[in-house]
Amino acid sequence: MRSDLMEKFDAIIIGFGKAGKTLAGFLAKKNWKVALIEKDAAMYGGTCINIACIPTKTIRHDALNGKPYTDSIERKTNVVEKLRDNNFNNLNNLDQVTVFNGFASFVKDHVLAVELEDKTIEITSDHIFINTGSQTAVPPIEGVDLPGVYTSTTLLDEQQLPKSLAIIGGGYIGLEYASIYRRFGAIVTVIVSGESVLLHEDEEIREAAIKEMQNQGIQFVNNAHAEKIEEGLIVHCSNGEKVEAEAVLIATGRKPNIKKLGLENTSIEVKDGAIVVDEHLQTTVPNTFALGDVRGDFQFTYTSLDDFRIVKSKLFEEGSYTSASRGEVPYSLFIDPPFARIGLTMKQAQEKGLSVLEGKVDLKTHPYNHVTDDLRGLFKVVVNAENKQILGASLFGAQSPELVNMIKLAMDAKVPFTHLRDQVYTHPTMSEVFNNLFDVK
Ligand SMILES: Cc1cc2nc3c(=O)[nH]c(=O)nc-3n(C[C@H](O)[C@H](O)[C@H](O)COP(=O)(O)OP(=O)(O)OC[C@H]3O[C@@H](n4cnc5c(N)ncnc54)[C@H](O)[C@@H]3O)c2cc1C
Ligand SMILES: NC(=O)c1ccc[n+]([C@@H]2O[C@H](COP(=O)([O-])OP(=O)(O)OC[C@H]3O[C@@H](n4cnc5c(N)ncnc54)[C@H](O)[C@@H]3O)[C@@H](O)[C@H]2O)c1
Repeated sequence: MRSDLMEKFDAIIIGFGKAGKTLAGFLAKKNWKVALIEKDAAMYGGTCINIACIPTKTIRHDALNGKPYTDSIERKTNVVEKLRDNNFNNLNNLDQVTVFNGFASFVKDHVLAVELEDKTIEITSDHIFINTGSQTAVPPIEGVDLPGVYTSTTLLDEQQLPKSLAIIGGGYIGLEYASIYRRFGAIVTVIVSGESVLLHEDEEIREAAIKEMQNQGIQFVNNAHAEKIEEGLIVHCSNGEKVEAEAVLIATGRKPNIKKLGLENTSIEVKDGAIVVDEHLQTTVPNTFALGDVRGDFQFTYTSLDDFRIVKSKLFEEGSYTSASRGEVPYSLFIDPPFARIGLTMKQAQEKGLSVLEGKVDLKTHPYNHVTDDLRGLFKVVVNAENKQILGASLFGAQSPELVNMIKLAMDAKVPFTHLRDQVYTHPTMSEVFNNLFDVK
């Protein structure tokens, strides 16, 4: 049943994602009347805190510290519930913000229908922000609906550790879950469609990371596209290999959430399944923006947060900060030890015809790694020999997801590599590795 009520808001935000919730709080401070629509009360706070970064890194922490799986899942649930409540209350307690628990879809440009529990309402605004995130892109293969076949979301709800796990896909989710579930004690096999995992990474680091994962007992089946899952469970691959396991994880990428969003009722353009935006993240409808995973670019919480900054700049600072201003985007892969990367590898820099120098440290030579009794890892950096700018870093080892942020800062600020090389660092720490790492040859 549709009511005639058509309330007008200063801003409507669809989805409780990182960008959306941050924007809602910000606009409320500016005294905008804001509607935030979230389809699932169990997703208040968005993907990151409920089903992604936070729960996975919580159980990773526990796995590395020897906590049993079932205890870890319980702790993860507590952490998530606490953060979800905090996120909800932070916005719901603001007079200017109305949180609707309902599914939003466009009726036409600037008008949305919201399916609430008991009725459907229509609301309107001159400013609409689409922050609906993404979901697992489940491949159209036979057997994906069988019991025991999971996505990254559903596996996190499983109370018992599967004895064996076949993972389809060797990207971020595939490798992180492989590392975590192996540490908990499962037998893990990763089915990789290409000739290897980490194909875009520095070759030496790739080899070191794969060797380390294999030492931990993770098995890789390369050049294998999963084609069918047979009851049992047996995954049949394109190269004839069969992988048998108690559970199967689908980790084959994530696609933007645009289904049933009613975009066909608007002038919002979609390309390759994602919403088209300009450098201010404005869609093809003026004052309607798309932020986060739904725009089909990076799929990280911190890039979604940065999307908020781009939109804020457009609304309040004449758009001086755009997607082009962002600089290099670092990324981290939470295997064990973790891997982090920013900018170019040596090979990529050479292919660009740059005059480059490389720095390299095997972490078994670094004092802090002896303190922590973890000698694993290899750090590499590439610098421009002519202007001394840092071109990139590939860091496989402890604390690399933290250290890469310092390199991002230096790259954006155009700090010459010699500065990081000659900096006074506290001791004994991981960051002091930069004294040697930037001693390039
Ligand atoms: C397992 C996993 C681990 C990850 N780990 C990391 C990590 O360590 N670090 C990192 O940076 N990134 C990580 N990511 C990626 C990161 O979680 C996402 O990039 C980020 O959460 C996307 O946020 P967003 O702002 O696009 O929207 P989301 O947080 O996805 O929010 C979108 C919200 O919109 C709601 N919604 C959708 N459609 C509608 C509708 N029509 N009406 C109303 N509501 C709707 C959804 O329910 C959802 O709550 C991980 C992802 C996964 C799956
Ligand atoms: N640490 C982090 O920041 C982090 C962690 C987890 C997820 N994420 C985000 O989530 C997104 C999704 O992660 P993901 O791992 O699902 O995607 P991904 O794109 O990283 O990897 C998916 C892999 O699955 C392979 N694949 C697809 N179909 C296959 C098949 N039938 N058989 C075998 N392999 C197949 C693809 O070739 C690809 O290598 C990432 O893009 C990332 O941005 C980030």
